[in-house]
Amino acid sequence: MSKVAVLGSGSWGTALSIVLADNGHDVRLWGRSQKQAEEINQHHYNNQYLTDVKLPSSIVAYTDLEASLHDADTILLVVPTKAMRDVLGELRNYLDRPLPFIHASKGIEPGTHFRISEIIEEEVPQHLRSSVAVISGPSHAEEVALRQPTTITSSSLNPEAAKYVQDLFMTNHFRVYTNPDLIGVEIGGALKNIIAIGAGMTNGLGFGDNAKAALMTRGLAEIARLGLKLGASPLTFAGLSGLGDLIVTCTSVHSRNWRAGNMLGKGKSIDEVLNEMGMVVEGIRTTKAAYELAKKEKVEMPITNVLYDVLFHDKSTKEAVSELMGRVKKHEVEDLKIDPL
Ligand SMILES: NC(=O)c1ccc[n+]([C@@H]2O[C@H](COP(=O)([O-])OP(=O)(O)OC[C@H]3O[C@@H](n4cnc5c(N)ncnc54)[C@H](O)[C@@H]3O)[C@@H](O)[C@H]2O)c1
Ligand SMILES: O=P(O)(O)OC[C@H](O)CO
Repeated sequence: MSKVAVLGSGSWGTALSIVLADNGHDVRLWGRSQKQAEEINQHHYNNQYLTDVKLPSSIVAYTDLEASLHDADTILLVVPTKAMRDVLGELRNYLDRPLPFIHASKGIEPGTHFRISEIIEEEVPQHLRSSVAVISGPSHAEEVALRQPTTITSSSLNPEAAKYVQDLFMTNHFRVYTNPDLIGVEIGGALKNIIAIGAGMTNGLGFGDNAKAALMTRGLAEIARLGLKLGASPLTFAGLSGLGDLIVTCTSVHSRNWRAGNMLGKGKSIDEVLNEMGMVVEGIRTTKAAYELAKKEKVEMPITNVLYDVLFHDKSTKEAVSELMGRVKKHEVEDLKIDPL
């Protein structure tokens, strides 16, 4: 059994801690809130993020990062992408041995356009990390915490590390596949959040299922286009961390990205949306990163481009729709530009 330091005690860090604890692992769940840590340690609840879910007593909460890492043999990072560098910058001061790093966050960093595994590699010296892996797929914390059937993918450049992650998490309600395509898994998980904001927006504007299906399908096409340019395998985008996660995020009431888009479609401002949400909406920063990256790589991403203008340049949501619908005529399959394997 492992001793896992889970860094990030929001919805997803807490839900994954339940999976790990169910599998017999000792969990040190680190977060910044003293009040939350006391609630977890004394009453075994994290009600701010997972209402009414009793946590196993083998989950121990910490607010001291060094203490949470003390005798850990595995690190699971689940903070929002924007917090990743700060947390890694602090934690490397407390490590004196190489540990496997796993992350479960979904984002791309604006400016650098780094995937999270690349941020880990930049921030943590090689002698302090034995491997870097990601776990990603259609998985809302609210359902995982209730132990509802969930499937997910683990990926690493090191096949043994991907298998380690599979064994670490696999339970009879949490099924883990492996996939060696680290780029595709991270890109699919990050970019589906952009499309989910768009799907929510169509709902807020009063459109129905046709618009949602259109956005999901054409969204997947542009995610795959960028992914292929970056070196991903096209098959990954048909898998759990691609299509699977796109479906769940564009259709679930649990999705923060979908809900944010829905509010924008109803006419709320981005500030109002963020105030109301109180949880991370990764798709917003990722839209900026993907917009920049697509420009740099010369990849056509029309949905990402109009959403970037809505989120960062006050384009109205209605204007965004007419811009997308009024694009020049295209051939569907040629437009996908997926080269044969
Ligand atoms: N919620 C889900 O169902 C789900 C599923 C899969 C992946 N994810 C991904 O997991 C990541 C975390 O999402 P979440 O749902 O847990 O978010 P959340 O909003 O529920 O919680 C975020 C947590 O991060 C903490 N945090 C913020 N800034 C921090 C910092 N600088 N240092 C330390 N902690 C900080 C917050 O205090 C909070 O505890 C995101 O990348 C998200 O896309 C979420
Ligand atoms: O609630 P969201 O929109 O951040 O999505 C959560 C997960 O990524 C779904 O797999």
